[in-house]
Amino acid sequence: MQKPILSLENIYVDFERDGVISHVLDNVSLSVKAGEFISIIGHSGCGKSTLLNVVAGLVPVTMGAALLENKEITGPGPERAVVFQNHSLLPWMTVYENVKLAVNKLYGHTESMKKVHERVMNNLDLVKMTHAKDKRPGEISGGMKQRVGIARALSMEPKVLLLDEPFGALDALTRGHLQDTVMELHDRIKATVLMITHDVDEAVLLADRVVMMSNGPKATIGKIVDVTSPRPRVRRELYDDRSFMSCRQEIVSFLEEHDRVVKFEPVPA
Ligand SMILES: Nc1ncnc2c1ncn2[C@@H]1O[C@H](COP(=O)(O)OP(=O)(O)OP(=O)(O)O)[C@@H](O)[C@H]1O
Repeated sequence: MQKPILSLENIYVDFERDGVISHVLDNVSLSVKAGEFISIIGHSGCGKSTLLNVVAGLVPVTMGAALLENKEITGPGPERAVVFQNHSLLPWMTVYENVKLAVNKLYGHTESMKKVHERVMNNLDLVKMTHAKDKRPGEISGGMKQRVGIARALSMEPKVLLLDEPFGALDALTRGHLQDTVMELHDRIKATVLMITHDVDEAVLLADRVVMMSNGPKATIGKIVDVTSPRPRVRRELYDDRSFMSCRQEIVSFLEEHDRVVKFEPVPA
């Protein structure tokens, strides 16, 4: 059996504020194979970003361990790139310079300027953004900024790409285009991806497996569904695909079952 690239082993995360403890994640375990695309879905506030941030090395676990290639994650690292919903490009730099920053970190000391330039252009080409390379973030649309954010993340050549609601702020059409881009990229570069989304169709369209999280506090993985629809997937054809529709239904039912008002009851420290 293929070894997992990423293992989450019995993870618990508590936050403490003003002497009050919130138990956010409770015994979360998951193994992810190299090249797998995992969508994470669950009601707002259940702890999806917390889980992604544990993998990013931005949130420490209270108990348990997150392992990347058998090595415990203890902080951020270039092998894990994150793309957030609110694109975090440097506004004073052009699209080209934003991506070059990431390429330079990896190759600036060892490769010629020509080779670095080729890498930047190649990554911009992957997300179809070469035409806007000289524009600044303030001069391009939200969808374009997300494309550049993805190009920058890819420039880090990460082993795992972490997408935190990357299309959340976009209109439906732009969202659809970017989903296609991410599917294409995943297919081409065989990246391992963890993506948070609130959109059931998006979760199923992109994923090999959809991880459903129960409501917090003490959220955990409630259910995992395998998406067996063949790739490449074409959105408009999926509604005729019985396995796609049954995955979709399973997730909708899970979310409906868990659709109740969530009250966080902090426990005094
Ligand atoms: N650094 C922190 N300190 C204290 N509490 C936190 C911290 N980060 C997250 N939380 C709390 O943990 C819970 C889970 O938050 P998280 O952002 O992980 O949920 P989510 O499922 O990603 O939510 P959404 O779907 O709305 O983005 C929330 O109650 C949040 O207030």
